[in-house]
Amino acid sequence: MPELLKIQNLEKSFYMHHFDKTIQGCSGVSFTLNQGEFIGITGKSGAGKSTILRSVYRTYLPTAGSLIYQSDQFGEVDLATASEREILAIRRHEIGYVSQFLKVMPRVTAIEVVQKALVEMHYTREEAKEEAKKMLTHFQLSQSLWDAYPQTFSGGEKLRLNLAQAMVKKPKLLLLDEPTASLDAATKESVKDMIVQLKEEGTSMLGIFHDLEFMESVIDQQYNMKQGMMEEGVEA
Ligand SMILES: Nc1ncnc2c1ncn2[C@@H]1O[C@H](COP(=O)(O)OP(=O)(O)OP(=O)(O)O)[C@@H](O)[C@H]1O
Repeated sequence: MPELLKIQNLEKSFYMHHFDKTIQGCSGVSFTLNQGEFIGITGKSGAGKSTILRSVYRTYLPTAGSLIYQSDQFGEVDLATASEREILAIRRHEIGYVSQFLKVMPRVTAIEVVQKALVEMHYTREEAKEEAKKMLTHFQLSQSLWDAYPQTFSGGEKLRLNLAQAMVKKPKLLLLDEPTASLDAATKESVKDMIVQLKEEGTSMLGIFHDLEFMESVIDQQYNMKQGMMEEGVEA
């Protein structure tokens, strides 16, 4: 399988001015994600798992190392040094990110959140609305909430909306930071179905899960983080 993302010696540290100390997020992290593959990252709280995902999405600017990504738009790109313009275009069309926290915009309804994601992918407004309805139905978001503002949604509802908005784009690379936290068994199944479907369509994924049983049912490879360092990978 062709390589999609090759991470070499990724390091991210945080300099805390107010107490003149550096906190290590992760260091010496190296691994390769192939096209259509799903890698799960495990490790204790604070081990550096989210730091890796945020560095790939460039929410965090890596301190050292390279993240060589094969972009449809730009060819081979190092996400650590790519321009802001490249990163924004890659986020818009190629890399999706799901966390438990929904970035909500004022006066944008739940269905518009998903619709907007598709309009960015050049769907017409009408097509986008139809696809958005299908996705919200898949993730069992009650129809009574479609025209509501997500600010007041519960944790699980926000997460399902986040999943819908990221997955509806069928991104090339999907970053999943605890995508099943606060979901019941039935909704977890719908997340699993969508993961399987996207994988079949060629999406590669990097994911963090507290539910190890769920994780092991969907991943191809697993890496464990310990105090900011990556341990040897084990085949899933
Ligand atoms: N923005 C930040 N500023 C300062 N320190 C940070 C920042 N983000 C992460 N860290 C630190 O980096 C280390 C790794 O954090 P990270 O969030 O990657 O851990 P994690 O393995 O995802 O933990 P959890 O499972 O609890 O979410 C922690 O010590 C954390 O305090």
